[in-house]
Amino acid sequence: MEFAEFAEHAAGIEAEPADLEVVSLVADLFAEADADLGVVARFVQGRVFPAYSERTLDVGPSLCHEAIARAAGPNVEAADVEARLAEEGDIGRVAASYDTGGQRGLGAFGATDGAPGPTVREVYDELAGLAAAEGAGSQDEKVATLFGLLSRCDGDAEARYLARLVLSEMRIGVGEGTVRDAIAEAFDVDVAAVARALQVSNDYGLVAETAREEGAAGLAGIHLEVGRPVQAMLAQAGSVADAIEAWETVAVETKFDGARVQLHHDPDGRTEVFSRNMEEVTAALPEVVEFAERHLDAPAILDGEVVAVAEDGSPLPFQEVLRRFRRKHDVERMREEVAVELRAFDCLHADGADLLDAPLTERHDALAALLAGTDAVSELLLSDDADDIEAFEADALEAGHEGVMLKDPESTYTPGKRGKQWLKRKPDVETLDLVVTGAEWGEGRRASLLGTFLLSARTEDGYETIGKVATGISDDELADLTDLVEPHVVREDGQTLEVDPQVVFEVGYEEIQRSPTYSSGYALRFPRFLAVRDDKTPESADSLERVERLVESQ
Ligand SMILES: Nc1ncnc2c1ncn2[C@@H]1O[C@H](COP(=O)(O)OP(=O)(O)OP(=O)(O)O)[C@@H](O)[C@H]1O
Repeated sequence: MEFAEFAEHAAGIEAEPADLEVVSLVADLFAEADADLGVVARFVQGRVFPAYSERTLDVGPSLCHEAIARAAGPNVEAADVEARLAEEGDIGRVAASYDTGGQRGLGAFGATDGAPGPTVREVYDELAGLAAAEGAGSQDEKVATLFGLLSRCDGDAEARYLARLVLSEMRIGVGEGTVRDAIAEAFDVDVAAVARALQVSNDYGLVAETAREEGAAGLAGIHLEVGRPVQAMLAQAGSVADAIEAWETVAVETKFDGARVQLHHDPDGRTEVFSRNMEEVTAALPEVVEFAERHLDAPAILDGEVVAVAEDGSPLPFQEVLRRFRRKHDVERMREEVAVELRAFDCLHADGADLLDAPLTERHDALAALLAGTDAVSELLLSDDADDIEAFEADALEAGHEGVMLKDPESTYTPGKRGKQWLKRKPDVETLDLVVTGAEWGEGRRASLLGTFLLSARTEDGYETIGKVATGISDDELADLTDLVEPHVVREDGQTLEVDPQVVFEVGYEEIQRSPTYSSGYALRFPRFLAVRDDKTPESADSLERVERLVESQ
């Protein structure tokens, strides 16, 4: 296909306001693309290489402006192009406003007069060559390549879409969904089949060509490939109550505070690590590669988090991982300073089997089998009990993790989707400063310590109970809290203590419910201890009136 033809189609698509019509126009373009279908399916989205590909053009605006200026003729400088861009706001229109491929441009730079315009394939090949340029002189080489292409662009549309393509600013209203629907329409295959093939391959060119050549059966044959990353499944915020309500049994995991990674391991080939944006970060994380090579003996694609760890293995804050992630230089030196480890929580492919459609529990079993004997596999608690989930969360927080993830144990892996199957436990909406008016002794190991604290809100003439907090407190903190509260105990009845209102706790919670359990008529759902407010007196603690206002605003 001539690039001019592609550009004419792009202009038609850009001018079309109706989404459905756009799909049909893109489908027409695909139907006419012949041997260039793969490239065209990407170009139309402003993409030169597949989404997962390492290759980038690395063409910044100034380089592009320089090339346009050169193609525009001897009297035009990059500064003129920039001035025009400031007025127009669109590099495509600016490029088209110069006579880049006309007599002047050709004559001035000695290019062959009357040379044919480039084909789509030629544009692709030139850009691929440009992407490969590196080292000293590569900037000049890139300007020269772009100049060469622009000099061959005769019509306005060619220059317009070429300039936009190289800056990844196609702006013709064609997103991934449009391309998916257009492939289905052009080659008469089911949209769902196209969507699935795109999910596993992230390669619009491959999917378009397969749909045309082999139809639905061909699409079904597109599988995950070790070494070709897929988009990460994402999470929404949600509460423990939401999770139990939705699935009854909840799969609970530690939420690690690191950077998302997808590990691709081929025992006969390479081990590669990709970021959440499918960017390759292998070189920055040699520990992860070494770990995979030591422990994996089958092809695998794993999803997880890379965390920074202290010498004793405890997690370090996220900022520490960032000092390692994507690092290109001094990797070995930084490795001495910040150690990282893999925490794997999902398995997309194990030893020849794609597991995207398997339930979470099965994928997790496969993960545990692959990495048996290591401590890199996330612990998965299956529970329908809010207290158990809270206890798991308390342990995770105490160990220095970010919190917990709540997942549907039956859910499949949906790449790129931010669905309701994975919930990151909703952060507390508000915090309340409440007065400790009672307590209970702990149990077992904690029998000599207070374990649970009864909390009250202030009213005009006293305090009314609203909940108990036992979560979010480490052993050390519990010892300090016992020392703090015990002197105020006024009555003891077995395990239960009555406490003079003296101490104020700051607590988080998920929700406030009306409840007959406590004298205030309200109960906190999932209360969590945050801190002692030793700067507050009980008289300045939160009032029942504030609690009522919070309930109204929920
Ligand atoms: N056990 C786990 N399961 C899934 N994700 C986990 C787990 N532990 C840590 N994570 C991380 O938590 C992220 C989801 O949480 P969160 O939404 O807060 O991430 P974010 O990157 O800050 O924001 P967002 O994904 O909303 O853009 C995942 O992308 C992953 O990096």
